[in-house]
Amino acid sequence: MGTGDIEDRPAAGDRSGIVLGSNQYGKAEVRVVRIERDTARHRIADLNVTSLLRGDYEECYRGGDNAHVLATDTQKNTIYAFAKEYGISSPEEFLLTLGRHFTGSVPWTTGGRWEAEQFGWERIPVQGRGHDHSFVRTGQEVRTAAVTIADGVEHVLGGLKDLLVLKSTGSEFHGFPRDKYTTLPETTDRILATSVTARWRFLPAAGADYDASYAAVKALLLETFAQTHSLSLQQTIFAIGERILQERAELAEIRFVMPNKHHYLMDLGPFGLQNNNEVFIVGDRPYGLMNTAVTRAGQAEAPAAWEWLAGFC
Ligand SMILES: O=c1[nH]c(=O)c2[nH]c(=O)[nH]c2[nH]1
Repeated sequence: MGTGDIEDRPAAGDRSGIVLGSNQYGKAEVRVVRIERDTARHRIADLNVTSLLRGDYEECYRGGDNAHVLATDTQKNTIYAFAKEYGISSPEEFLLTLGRHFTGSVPWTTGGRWEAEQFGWERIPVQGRGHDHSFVRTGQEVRTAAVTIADGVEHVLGGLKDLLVLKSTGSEFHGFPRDKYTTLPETTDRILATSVTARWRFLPAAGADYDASYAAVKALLLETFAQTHSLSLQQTIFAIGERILQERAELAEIRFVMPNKHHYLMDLGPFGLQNNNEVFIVGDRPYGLMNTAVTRAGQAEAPAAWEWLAGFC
């Protein structure tokens, strides 16, 4: 007698008219630290890695047949084994090594997505010199990388998130339309603050130096934010993207997710005090939100590189 569980019911097969849609599976957020200790001056790489495989998994989903299911546990173990065997030079290269391994050695895996966050550590200064094996976490931002392999094509994204920047002047916002719901005063002097999340796509076969690109993009981003007299956050974002693409030939496009972290002038009038743009209430929510892509005219798009990355458009 049947248990009433789903396996006891007659298989509907394709007759149900229900088909398996897009899918990927794997292990998320594998935390791995690799110490390079070939000399007394150690180096550290600290990653949070996600591996997601795509391919022929129809029989697993429809029939419970796991013959094609490389266990998520195996994917996790591969990440640790590769950290030993290949080291972690840059997150982009580490993810490419993983992606090529899975698509090259598991016949039914035709593609996938590999993502990493990299947490920065810098040497603790002792008597003017960075210590050999003692580190302190860097606090400015988290580096990110994402590799997608789809239809035999590799897409590589570098990126960063949680990079907080603020201008205490040099930011205006006016000239916007007013309707019966508009209360925002125009301003020629406000605080502009945002938390930058950005991802940049490398041109195919660029043979890029990912670490050099990362350092250059971050520096250009910060410099352009500082040097742009802002008429809106949107204008500042485009200026940053334009400058980065002008300077970095290895990149096809850059996309941003940028909240406008509002700072409201506090009314000190009730206390008999004048507020000359000095004291602000820091808004938490709601916040403005800009999702922006800056690309090269005529450049082929690569939608597969961006699918599944929340917030990027
Ligand atoms: O830079 C800005 N862009 C906007 O679109 C906007 N809207 C708003 O209320 N404040 C701002 N600031």
